Amino acid sequence: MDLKDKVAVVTGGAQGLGRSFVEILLKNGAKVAIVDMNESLGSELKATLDNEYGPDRTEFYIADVSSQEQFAGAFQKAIERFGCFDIMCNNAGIIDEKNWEKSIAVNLGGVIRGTYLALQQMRSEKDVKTKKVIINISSVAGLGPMITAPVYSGTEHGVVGFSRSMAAAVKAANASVRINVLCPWFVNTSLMSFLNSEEQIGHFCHFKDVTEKALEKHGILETDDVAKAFLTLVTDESKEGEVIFVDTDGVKTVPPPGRPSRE
Ligand SMILES: NC(=O)c1ccc[n+]([C@@H]2O[C@H](COP(=O)([O-])OP(=O)(O)OC[C@H]3O[C@@H](n4cnc5c(N)ncnc54)[C@H](O)[C@@H]3O)[C@@H](O)[C@H]2O)c1
Ligand SMILES: CCCCC/C=C\C=C\[C@H](O)C/C=C\C/C=C\CCCC(=O)O
Repeated sequence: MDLKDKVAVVTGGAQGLGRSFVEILLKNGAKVAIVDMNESLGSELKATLDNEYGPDRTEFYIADVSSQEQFAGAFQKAIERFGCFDIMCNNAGIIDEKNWEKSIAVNLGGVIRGTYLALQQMRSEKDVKTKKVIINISSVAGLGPMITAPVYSGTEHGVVGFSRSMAAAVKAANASVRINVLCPWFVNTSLMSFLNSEEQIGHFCHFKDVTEKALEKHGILETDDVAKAFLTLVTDESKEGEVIFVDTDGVKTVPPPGRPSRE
């Protein structure tokens, strides 16, 4: 997909990984609607991006992705502003093991909601020459266990499972949309402060050293490294349906899990 004047929505785009996704899209000629619940960071970022790219290239919409009313409302405003969408990135996520219902509502609920909102819009557009794309952000904690954060890990597994099934469904339905999942290892963002907060970890705080050792062994990615992998998924249509993971060694495709054989 050529990104010139394509329109994207990025949730959780005010900082961290989402911000880098917004910037790489803008650098490659796209326009971006940033959806985030952090009003001050979102407005600050919009002002910075206006200076660099011009005021017509981005909009910021305040919304909590766990609220149907807020998320759908922001999406509607973005459609009125930009007319149509080519790229949806469901990135907003939190770690909060104590308030686990909230984690499920944001991490899994927000991705499912964003995928349906995007599908409704993308499918209704006529004469689509190039497939539109939905990129759902999960984590390496969505491919295997994370001992300090079982609920987070569960929601991230949910994102992978939901997105694989939905990718197969839209392909089988011959829809003009493709779906991918991006699973990074540890990335240098504010989410990393999780391990310093007993309040957020909850039950398994005493296993903190296991997560810290994994961090020591694997190292930490910068958001721009992950944004490059994101750009490849957005632009390379041959990757339709793929789940990829990114670590400090590079990018790999994750093979689909098999069902146990009956023999
Ligand atoms: N940082 C990592 O090590 C890492 C690794 C793998 C995957 N991820 C995933 O990447 C995504 C982004 O994480 P990050 O590290 O950039 O975090 P971050 O905390 O730096 O940024 C998250 C952004 O999402 C926004 N947000 C949070 N809850 C929201 C909600 N309910 N509605 C709207 N916006 C909301 C925040 O305001 C913030 O701007 C998450 O889904 C996370 O699970 C992060
Ligand atoms: C030492 C600070 C770590 C803080 C971690 C905070 C957020 C990380 C979120 C990522 O999505 C996690 C990514 C990969 C981790 C996956 C598995 C960890 C394996 C070790 C363990 O069980 O903890």
